[in-house]
Amino acid sequence: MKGSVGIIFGETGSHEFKFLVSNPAEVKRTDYVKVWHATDGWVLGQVLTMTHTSDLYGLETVANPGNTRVSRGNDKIVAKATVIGVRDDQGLLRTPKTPFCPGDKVFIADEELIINILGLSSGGAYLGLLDGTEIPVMVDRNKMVQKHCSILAMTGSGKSYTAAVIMEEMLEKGVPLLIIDPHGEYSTLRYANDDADIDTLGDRFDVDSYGYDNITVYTPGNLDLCEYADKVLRLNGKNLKPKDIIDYIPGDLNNTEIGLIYEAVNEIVNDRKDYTIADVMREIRSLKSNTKWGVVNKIEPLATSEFLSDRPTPLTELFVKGRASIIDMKGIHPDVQQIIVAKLLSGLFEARKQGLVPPGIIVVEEAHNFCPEKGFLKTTSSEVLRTIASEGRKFGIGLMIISQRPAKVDKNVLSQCSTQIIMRVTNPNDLKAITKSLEGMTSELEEEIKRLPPGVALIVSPDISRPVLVEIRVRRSKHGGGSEDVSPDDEPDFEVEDELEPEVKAPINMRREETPETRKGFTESLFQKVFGRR
Ligand SMILES: Nc1ncnc2c1ncn2[C@@H]1O[C@H](COP(=O)(O)OP(=O)(O)OP(=O)(O)O)[C@@H](O)[C@H]1O
Repeated sequence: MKGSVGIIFGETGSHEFKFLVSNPAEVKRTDYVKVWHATDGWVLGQVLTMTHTSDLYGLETVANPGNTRVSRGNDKIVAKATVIGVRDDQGLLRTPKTPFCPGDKVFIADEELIINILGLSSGGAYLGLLDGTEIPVMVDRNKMVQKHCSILAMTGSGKSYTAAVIMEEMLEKGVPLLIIDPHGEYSTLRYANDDADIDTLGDRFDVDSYGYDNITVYTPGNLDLCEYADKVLRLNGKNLKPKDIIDYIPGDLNNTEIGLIYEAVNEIVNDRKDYTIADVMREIRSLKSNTKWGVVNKIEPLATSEFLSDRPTPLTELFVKGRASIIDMKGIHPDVQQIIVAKLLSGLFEARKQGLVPPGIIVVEEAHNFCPEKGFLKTTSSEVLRTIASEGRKFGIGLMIISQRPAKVDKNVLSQCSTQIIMRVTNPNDLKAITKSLEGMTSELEEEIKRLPPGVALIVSPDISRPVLVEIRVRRSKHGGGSEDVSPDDEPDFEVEDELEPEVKAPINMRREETPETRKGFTESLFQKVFGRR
């Protein structure tokens, strides 16, 4: 065992202690330390803060006024550590009942003690290395499926990179994945990581680089618009009930309009068994009502699109053991994305309940757009996500919720995620939303979250006794996210408003022209562009 790195002093408790650092080169913030306790043996702690002080003794004012020099002889480095605890005879983690003694020596903790006390397992999904150590951090795949997982962080901090690391780990074990991919970031799972530093990082994390061939990319648009998609995604458009038709129409309908849809469908089913949405539109046109044209206008994009089809993509094709299906929403209007997510996930959840598809994980990127907190957006996909969050575990459907705006994600959904992966967050509202739902959160950890470098995450998992900082491992496959450089020639001809929330900033070119009227027109024209005939 190496020599001690400090000595406990001052008021000590059994939850926290301070120590005077004797060897500053060997200890730093977040390091795991150990102290011998008379009755409990080696107890694990973690350095929370380190302060460098001087009592100004020897302050000397030289001839030049205002020019002072501090004597270095009285410098002290003091560390504050939290007590993580010790395992008792039953293997339970607990903290000593009596405080440490001033004068006790503090040592850097050895790997074995850290692994034992934190309860780090040697099998499962490999996420990375415990920060500042060479200890691999693994989490149980089954728990991730059964108890959901969230990845929350501000933009550019490594959310989609970390999400892809988890997807790789799931693919290794054949767990079915359905990935809602609003920005088309995940199709690169097919290609091997060819980053310049892959050899060095690969050695460090013990990871080989390769791509996955069990990936299918679907576009709900058409193959001309998404050139790297393998297939089109189609939802059932045959014999839709009035409620389904209403759900598919973006925006609100008034009671008269809703009544016309019910009336038209009732007329049709009196005559025939099978009908399409185009039949419903024709029937509405023939009704004797002055208000029918408003509904016709709203239903027309649906009726003329290929998005609803009498040959829908089978759910059994989308959720298959050993495969990932990526629903690439690039270029699809947000309203339409929400409708697709709502319909797809409710169908999938029903199929799972009936045992038609295996257990697996649904990944929802930009979750604040699909299950927003009350008071933000109104979306059609909120209800099904809330249902899967609360009931999914009974049926083996797990959610991976990814968002850059935790404060804007439905708390009912977030609170169901037992594995929480938090990367850098600075927005006070987002920090509050995260820290409120975390057990074992301290003000020091909150400060830590604000300063996390890209690629380092705070992980809270039912598998691990305390929140841990993890350096996320390098990817096996190629990363498809990240920001693109804008050369001076490509600079946009509008000013980016720095104070805007990220998701408001993103579609700024849309927002400039947007009014309630233009938004409606925009939705419809986009709807037509995306789902119109090829
Ligand atoms: N664990 C990691 N190892 C190596 N590089 C990483 C890691 N995590 C993130 N990065 C790098 O940081 C950059 C940003 O990561 P990423 O694209 O995942 O951010 P993000 O939080 O998803 O951002 P956005 O919200 O803009 O999509 C990436 O280009 C990637 O190269």
